[in-house]
Amino acid sequence: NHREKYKGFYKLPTPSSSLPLLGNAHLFVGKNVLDIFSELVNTCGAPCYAHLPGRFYITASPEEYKIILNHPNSMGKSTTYNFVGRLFASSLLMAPDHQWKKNRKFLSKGFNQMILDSFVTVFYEKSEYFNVKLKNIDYDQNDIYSLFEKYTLDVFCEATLGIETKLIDEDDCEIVNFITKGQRILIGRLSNVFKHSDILFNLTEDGKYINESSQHFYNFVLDIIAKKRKMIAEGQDIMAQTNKLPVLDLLLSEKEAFEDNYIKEEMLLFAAAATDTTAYSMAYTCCLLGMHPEIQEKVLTEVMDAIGKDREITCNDLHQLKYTEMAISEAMRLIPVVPMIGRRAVGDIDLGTRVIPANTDVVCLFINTHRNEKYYPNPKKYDPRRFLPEEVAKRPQYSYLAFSGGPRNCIGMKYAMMVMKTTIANIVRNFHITTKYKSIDELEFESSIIMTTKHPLDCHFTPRK
Ligand code: HEM
Repeated sequence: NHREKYKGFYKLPTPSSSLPLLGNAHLFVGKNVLDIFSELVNTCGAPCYAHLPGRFYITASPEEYKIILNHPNSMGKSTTYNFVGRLFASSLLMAPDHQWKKNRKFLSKGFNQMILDSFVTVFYEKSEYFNVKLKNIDYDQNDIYSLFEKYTLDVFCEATLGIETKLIDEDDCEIVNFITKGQRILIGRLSNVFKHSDILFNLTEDGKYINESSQHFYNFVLDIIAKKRKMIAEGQDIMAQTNKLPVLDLLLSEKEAFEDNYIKEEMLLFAAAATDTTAYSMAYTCCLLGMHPEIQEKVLTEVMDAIGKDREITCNDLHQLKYTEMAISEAMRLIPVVPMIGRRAVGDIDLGTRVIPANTDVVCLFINTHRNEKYYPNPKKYDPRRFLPEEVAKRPQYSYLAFSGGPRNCIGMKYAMMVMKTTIANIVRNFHITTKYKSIDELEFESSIIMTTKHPLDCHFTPRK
């Protein structure tokens, strides 16, 4: 019976070279995560399975995503997240199901449309300062990614923690370095069995760096919490002077108090989840607009018609920027900064065609779906018209997953889109963007968690007359 039930699963292609205990893991030593799963799919096709050494099922099918991302047996994260998860064990990313449901419901209040709309002034003011930085940028000294990261983290600190920072003015920003380098180190443990044990890892230079830097971030948040708690204890209403409600204030104002240790982990997750993702998506959008001057011109026309050259960008304006949003979504299709996610099947998952056995890690390879000819003809072409409502309606529901899907999708999806629209609109009306690349084939990607390039990103911003 058992064999019959999983027959469809074990008939799937899998790498032929397998060793006792290690399974297929020896084939991927030292490779980055994106390369591991891309190579597997290039040799075996999708869906397929492999032992790394635990059992992994890899899929790129929208129909299967729809089942997996909504199935109660696969709400938990893949075992591969455990290395990263040690920094935010009780946060939304890693919390067990019952705790996740409660906290997600509560935190979602911080992302309702009214609260998000109240942050557009922050997004706009920060983007104005970002433009000043772009005007004076020294391309030999500045890395485009890092500039966007520092900017995004400044926006995050004000909108989510409720404090004003000017990290963008720092040459060497410790927190940004930690967020970028930290994820590389932690997920890199996956392809080095000697770093799997926490005890051994903590003895390495990488382990020490992670412990020290996370402590530095925690202290930064604990300090803000202490100040705000003091104000509350003194009877001050921390939200009195403003209609804005940063997520941190929401957590501190809750009657059923959240502990500082939980809050610091949740805020580290939010900072990590909000920074590189939004920053890189904007950098790639700018780069693609540089490669396609005709599309950049259309974005410019839309921005000038809706807002003009100098006026402040408001939340009402953002609703008008339909083509700009399509240009961003299309950039995120072509270069999804989160190219894949992993879930853990704690029980069987019946896909109709086959059953994924319990205790399998499930990898959803979004990037392959986004670049599949079947859903996106001429997939390497950057064409925002793919996101016209009538075009979207022609595709299967789960064929675009830049923010993942189902109940455990990205909580910051709307926030991120509003930051990106404000920033891109304000850049395009002030600068002419150029790049040396002619197509994305000239970019060489790699991914630990976030998709980046193996080289600095070439993107130039020339002030418009
Ligand atoms: C362009 C920007 C962004 C992209 C592409 C993105 C993408 C994603 C994806 C794909 C996931 C699912 C991860 C998984 O299942 O393993 C996710 C989860 C998450 N994102 Fe984002 N994200 C972005 C911005 C943000 C922002 C701005 C925030 C917060 C302000 C945020 C907070 C989170 C959190 C807390 C989760 C975990 C949700 C949960 O498990 O309930 N993200 N994001």
